[in-house]
Amino acid sequence: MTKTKDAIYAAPLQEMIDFKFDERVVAVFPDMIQRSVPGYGMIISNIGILAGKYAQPGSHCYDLGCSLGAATLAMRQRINQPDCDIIAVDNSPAMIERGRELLARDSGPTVPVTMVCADLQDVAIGNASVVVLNFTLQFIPPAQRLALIERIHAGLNPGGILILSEKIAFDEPERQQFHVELHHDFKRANGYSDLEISQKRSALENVMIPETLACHHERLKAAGFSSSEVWFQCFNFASLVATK
Ligand SMILES: Nc1ncnc2c1ncn2[C@@H]1O[C@H](C[S@+](CC[C@H]([NH3+])C(=O)[O-])CC(=O)[O-])[C@@H](O)[C@H]1O
Ligand SMILES: O=C(O)C(=O)Cc1ccccc1
Repeated sequence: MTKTKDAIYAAPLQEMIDFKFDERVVAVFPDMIQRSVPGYGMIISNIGILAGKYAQPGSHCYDLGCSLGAATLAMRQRINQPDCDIIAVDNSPAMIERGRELLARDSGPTVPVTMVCADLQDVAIGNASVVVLNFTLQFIPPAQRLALIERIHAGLNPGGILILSEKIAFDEPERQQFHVELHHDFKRANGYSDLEISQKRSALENVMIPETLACHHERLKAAGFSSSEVWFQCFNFASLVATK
């Protein structure tokens, strides 16, 4: 599949509008996320590996904030347990519409997938073995995050896991600057201009709120997870696996 190039922030904008997962973003999303998130492809394939290891027979796997379903498709390739299914949720109608087309083209594995257009806060989570929040929690208002993580913990079976990937922040200003500059260098090396980088940064400012790794570990512990481990980090992007 040829990817449509992301040029959403290439021209100067008169007025900065908050970032939204609309049709324009959907049309360029695979290119945008690959050129913007260091290690995205590796994270997706390893979500498949983790799901292959932790999916339990007769349980549900959830992909919350699934976008076009990249993590869902990776899990589907790797899950080899009877009576397992995947519930993929996103509240962007444009994402789900395109995600369903891509899912219909996916051949081979038989793990059933249901793609739901809904606010993940309204979706019941139960009999779960694997729950994925791949760069989604950062878009949930911080005041709602603990209750969501508690609800995920409550819906997981013993031995189940939460895979949590996030852009992260650093308390120390020098460390914050170090990682942000390297992330911007990564974006520049992938063809984004300084204008694109700065306009997108402004558009994301009120919408995407990163937290420190310490904050994530503490919240996971407070929600009842017995352990949380960083299994991937590149610059200010990390992925954790938390075990019930
Ligand atoms: N309350 C909500 N309910 C449901 N969906 C939501 C909500 N808030 C945001 N979203 C959805 O969360 C997704 C975040 S992108 C995830 C990438 C994907 N996981 C991937 O593995 O490619 C991350 C990024 O683009 O940085 C978007 O599709 C939103 O519509
Ligand atoms: O582009 C960025 O700067 C990011 O932090 C990652 C991202 C990727 C895709 C949509 C929104 C944010």
